[in-house]
Amino acid sequence: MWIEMEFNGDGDFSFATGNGNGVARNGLAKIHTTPQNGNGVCHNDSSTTVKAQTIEQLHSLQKKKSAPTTPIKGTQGDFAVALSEEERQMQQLQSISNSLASLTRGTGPKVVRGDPAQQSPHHTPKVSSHHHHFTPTISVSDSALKFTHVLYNLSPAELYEQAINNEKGSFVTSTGALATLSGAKTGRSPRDKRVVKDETTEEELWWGRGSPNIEMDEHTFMVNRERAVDYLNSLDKVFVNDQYLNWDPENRIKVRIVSARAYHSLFMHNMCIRPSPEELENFGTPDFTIYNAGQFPCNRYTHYMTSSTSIDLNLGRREMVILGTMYAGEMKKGLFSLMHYLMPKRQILSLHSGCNMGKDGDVALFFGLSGTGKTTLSTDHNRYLIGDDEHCWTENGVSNIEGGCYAKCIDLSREKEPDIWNAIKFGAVLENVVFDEHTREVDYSDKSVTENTRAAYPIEYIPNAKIPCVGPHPKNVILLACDAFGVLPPVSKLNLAQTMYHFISGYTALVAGTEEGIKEPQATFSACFGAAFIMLHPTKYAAMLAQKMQQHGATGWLVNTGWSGGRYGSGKRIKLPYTRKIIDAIHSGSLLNANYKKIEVFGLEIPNEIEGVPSEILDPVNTWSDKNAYQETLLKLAGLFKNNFETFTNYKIGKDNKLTEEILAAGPNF
Ligand SMILES: Nc1ncnc2c1ncn2[C@@H]1O[C@H](COP(=O)(O)OP(=O)(O)OP(=O)(O)O)[C@@H](O)[C@H]1O
Ligand SMILES: O=C([O-])CC(=O)C(=O)O
Ligand SMILES: [Ca+2]
Ligand SMILES: [Mn+2]
Repeated sequence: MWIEMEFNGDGDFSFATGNGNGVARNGLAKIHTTPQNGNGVCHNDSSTTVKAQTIEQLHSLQKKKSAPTTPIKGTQGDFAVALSEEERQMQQLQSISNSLASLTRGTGPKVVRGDPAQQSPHHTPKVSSHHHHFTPTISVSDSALKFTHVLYNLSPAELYEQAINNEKGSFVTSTGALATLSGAKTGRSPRDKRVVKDETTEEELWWGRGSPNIEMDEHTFMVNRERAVDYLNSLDKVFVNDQYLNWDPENRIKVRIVSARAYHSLFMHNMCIRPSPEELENFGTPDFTIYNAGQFPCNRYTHYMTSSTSIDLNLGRREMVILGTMYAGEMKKGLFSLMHYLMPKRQILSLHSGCNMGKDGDVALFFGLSGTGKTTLSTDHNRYLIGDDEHCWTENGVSNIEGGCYAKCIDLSREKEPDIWNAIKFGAVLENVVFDEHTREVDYSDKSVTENTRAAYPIEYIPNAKIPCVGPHPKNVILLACDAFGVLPPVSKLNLAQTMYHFISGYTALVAGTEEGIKEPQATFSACFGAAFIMLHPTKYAAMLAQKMQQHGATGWLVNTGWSGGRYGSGKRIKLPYTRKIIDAIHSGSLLNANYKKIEVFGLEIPNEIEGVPSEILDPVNTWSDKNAYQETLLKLAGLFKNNFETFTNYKIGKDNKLTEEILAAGPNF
């Protein structure tokens, strides 16, 4: 029998969006189906009519054509000049072409939407721009003869297919996550970060010793930008994400991410805030653009380059270029650096912290360097998650900068971190993990690729996420340190001066893997718990934090999520359930009213008891069998704190000289 054929609802039957097997327009091959008589067939569907005459048609019936964005509604009244869908798309393509413009040739590429693999052979794509008529110079280069295909804000499902078809190392895991490899770099490369020094940034930014901002000049930036843009334009297709940063509507930043890998596009889809179709329609010109050409190296003959990796930030041009690393965290943290510049200009404090809120609206911030527990401890089944890593504190309260979370996965267990475990499902990106070839079950204990295995998932994958991700002023400010020396107490209550001292010090043991080249935990100091990302002098952020904590009466705490009973190698890491009990006692307010004693050297106030935590571990001296070794290690760490703080002794924190003196006195005394 013949199969009946019928076109889809709106009659908009386009081969260009079909499966791309080069469909002939006439002489359709007819499919013969085997007549079914139902004998011995469990499921007999001979009575249903398949509405297609060819396999191609059958396949194309699978997909309903969805409008890329919703049509413009009449809500803007008579004032808005309504654009036709075609005009709007043209404007969008023009904007993307402008983003990808070569600066030496002065023109953008011919941009077209869609996957080149899906175009029918005779289909001539519509060119973005009329302006090519007026710029005939474009024809001087062969690169102008091709189209740059743009895959614009694809959905996770589409990005999965792109990754699996085109990117080696992309697989679906047993729970539906997309496993990917980030390539040679499995952590950030802070030594390869460069910031353009121009007249403005020379004055505004923190430069020199201790600063993360290693300078480059504008010209060198342009060289690298051109390298990245030429590379991206030479590809068959690029991914473009238009998204937002910051859940505070008054301080929302529009970002565009141009990248070559579906992995990068899906990562940023998860990590930035996802615009609604209406918002995307009115997106307009981005405030900031990332060119991620991570597959392509930079060139050591270029000034300021010391390796083949370069992550270049140009605040004046509002652009960032990535060459020579595919580690997706560079994009996330590059944008964070941007926020550390833009927000303080508006008297808003940017924070490398997690943030959650109790049922009664009590907000806690969790500061800490990489691997100290911001994600693990802010993801708490009994509280609302506002965000796990990057926040702003304004005069109205706190807001998350991001739309997703980025959790460390090494030794992840369902039992200890159930919410993170369950978030690793369809849509989540799982970086550099090892899985069973057949069952695709992930072995989270396997460090074969790296210790810094990671999962990136949208924040709404955490069941008790607080959407929108904003909250009132914090009540508790928890400073996390993963002390590899095993001498800091599991928890101490801090006065304001101590909080500032430890905030500026930013101590932890850097856990292996997140930064390139670190294999063993190692004591580290990083101002504001994020020196790699701050743009201004640390005292600027510290002064704002002090002012806000004072104004809102927040209490500071120092929590050691690291070693107990000896240093790394002989002691053990404090058990996560104990740390959770400590954090619970901070949230509930019970710890504020506990009895305290002051310990030597660091002068920290430690509680005598906490429900659910063995009292003997609260004073670290009790957990060391060798008391001399304890004393020696304690003094060693205190000395490291002292040395580190020397660079800050000449700075004033805020207007209040008294606070500056108190901060200087709040460090270890010995
Ligand atoms: N007592 C503890 N407290 C907190 N985390 C612990 C503890 N013991 C082990 N861990 C582990 O330490 C890691 C903490 O990593 P987490 O992802 O929370 O870091 P982070 O501060 O969010 O860092 P980043 O800024 O790099 O994302 C997790 O793998 C967690 O399982
Ligand atoms: O940036 C990364 O790769 C991971 C992270 O959150 C950090 O290091 O603070
Ligand atoms: Ca984290
Ligand atoms: Mn972080």
